[in-house]
Amino acid sequence: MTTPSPSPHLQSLQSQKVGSAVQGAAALLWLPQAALLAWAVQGLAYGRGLAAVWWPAGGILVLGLLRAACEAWGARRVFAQARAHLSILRAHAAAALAAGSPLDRARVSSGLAASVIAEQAEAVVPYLVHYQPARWRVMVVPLAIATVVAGLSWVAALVLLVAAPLIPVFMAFVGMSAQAASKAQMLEMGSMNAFLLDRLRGLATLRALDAVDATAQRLGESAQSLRRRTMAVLRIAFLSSAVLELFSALGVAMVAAYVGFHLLGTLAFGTWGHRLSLGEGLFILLLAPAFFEPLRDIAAVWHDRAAGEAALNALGQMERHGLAFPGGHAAAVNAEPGVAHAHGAPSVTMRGLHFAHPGEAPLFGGFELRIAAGEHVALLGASGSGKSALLSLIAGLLPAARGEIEIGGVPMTDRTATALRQRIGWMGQKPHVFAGSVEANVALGRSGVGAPQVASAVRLVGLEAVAQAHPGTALGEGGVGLSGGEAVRLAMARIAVHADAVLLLVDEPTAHLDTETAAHVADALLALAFGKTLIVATHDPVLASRIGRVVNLDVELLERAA
Ligand SMILES: Nc1ncnc2c1ncn2[C@@H]1O[C@H](COP(=O)(O)OP(=O)(O)OP(=O)(O)O)[C@@H](O)[C@H]1O
Repeated sequence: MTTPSPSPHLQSLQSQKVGSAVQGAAALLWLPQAALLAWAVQGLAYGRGLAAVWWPAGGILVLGLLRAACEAWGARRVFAQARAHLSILRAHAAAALAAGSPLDRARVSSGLAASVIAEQAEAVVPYLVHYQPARWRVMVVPLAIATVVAGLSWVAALVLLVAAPLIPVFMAFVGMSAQAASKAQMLEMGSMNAFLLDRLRGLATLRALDAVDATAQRLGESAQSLRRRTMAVLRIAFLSSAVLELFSALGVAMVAAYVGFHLLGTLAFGTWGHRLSLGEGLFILLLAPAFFEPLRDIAAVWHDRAAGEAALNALGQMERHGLAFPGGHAAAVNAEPGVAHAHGAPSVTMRGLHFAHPGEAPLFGGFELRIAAGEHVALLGASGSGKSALLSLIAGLLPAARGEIEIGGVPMTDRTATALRQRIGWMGQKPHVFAGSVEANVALGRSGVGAPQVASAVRLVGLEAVAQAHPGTALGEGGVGLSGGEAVRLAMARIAVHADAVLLLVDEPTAHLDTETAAHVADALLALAFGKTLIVATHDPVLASRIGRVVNLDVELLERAA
């Protein structure tokens, strides 16, 4: 995965500003339109007939078209840039997730990550599309209108300016609780998704152990809590709009009352010494609602702002998690391309290796092991002695605290890990089978792996007799449709198609298999490992007896401790 450079990120924000500014400028066109309208009405009132209307009507029409064009152009541009910006944010979050060790226990749960990146992130678009242009308008339009109105009547301008600040003050007050409410709503949505995904994956266990009702009840409670939080967000959204409507209606009414009484001669002050004409009074009246309109717009999109900022926060959180592992950052990819071109089975050397899972007791404290090129080694040891951890360290899927791991004489570092991993075939203890066909599961979309390679790998591991392995047959999620032994053989076929894999790291390939199937799997593994370096973690004495060298981790670790 490539990390997008910051320049498109900045570019999209820049274009966003241009689009918002054009929309803001379009709103200002109401000033000349209102002036023309007031002029036309004054002309009619003073008996100039239809002749007084044609020119202003034409002007209003032209300005109206210009305004619509500016708004449409600005809106299109802002929308396109918002979507581009969202893609960049998603790519950053996904890259950050990919940079964390896949074996990190504290990794963000898949459900939460999917909810934030796929669903919650969408709230960024309305935020950028509606809130940002509204923010521009609110900064420019009321000030421009107040200045123009002040030129005609300082009293009318004063009324507008007194009513206006009450609105941002109140909005800031509402905004704090709106953001907190949106954040709580998104958290609830994320944790409900995470819970749902996890339980759906374990449905067979829940069903078999009669725990479906309890899970459904917990899900129901979670849905109720989400409903309450959504209602809280909506309540705040409605409250903020209602308050704004009230203030702006009061402001417009006061301006209208003043202008009306001024034209009648009752309130003769506030106009720099001259009486307002009918046209001027009407002009002020037409501008008063437009003064409050951007403020009302911003209230309408206040909820978008709260939801958008909460989504940005949630996306930011994705970037903060993760136990870094060698070469996990996209920037490290192929930093040392020469490593990838090395050929032949590599040696593996571990020197002074220290490792502990975060927050746990050390598993290795100065571990040493040398494996010759092409050697086959069985790792034995009690359950929990760290066999899987050692394989993951060699594969560079976990970071060593100290010490060195060398593969074919190349130390595993951030710069070399990606290239070294290309020479490794890794099969974990619980291979994940994706929903889809066996072919797709074996090929995993890797380049250079076509149908012929998959077919010969399937034959090598003895899966060709399995009906589900036939072309066009789909497996369910998590490998539903395959037996445990078949799933292990499928995982082995993934290594078999990996032509460059010259170091095979295999974790308990024969666990839970009957003697006959275990013998088949062992045959396939040894055939696959011919001419390659092989390290197998196992509890199976039969398999261990077929491997050239046995390393007992318990003994090794005890000797080092002594
Ligand atoms: N991702 C993880 N995060 C934290 N601790 C872990 C993690 N995986 C395993 N552990 C712990 O690390 C220790 C070593 O686990 P590991 O799986 O390497 O042992 P193992 O020798 O392969 O065991 P087994 O033979 O049962 O497969 C165990 O105590 C285990 O609880």
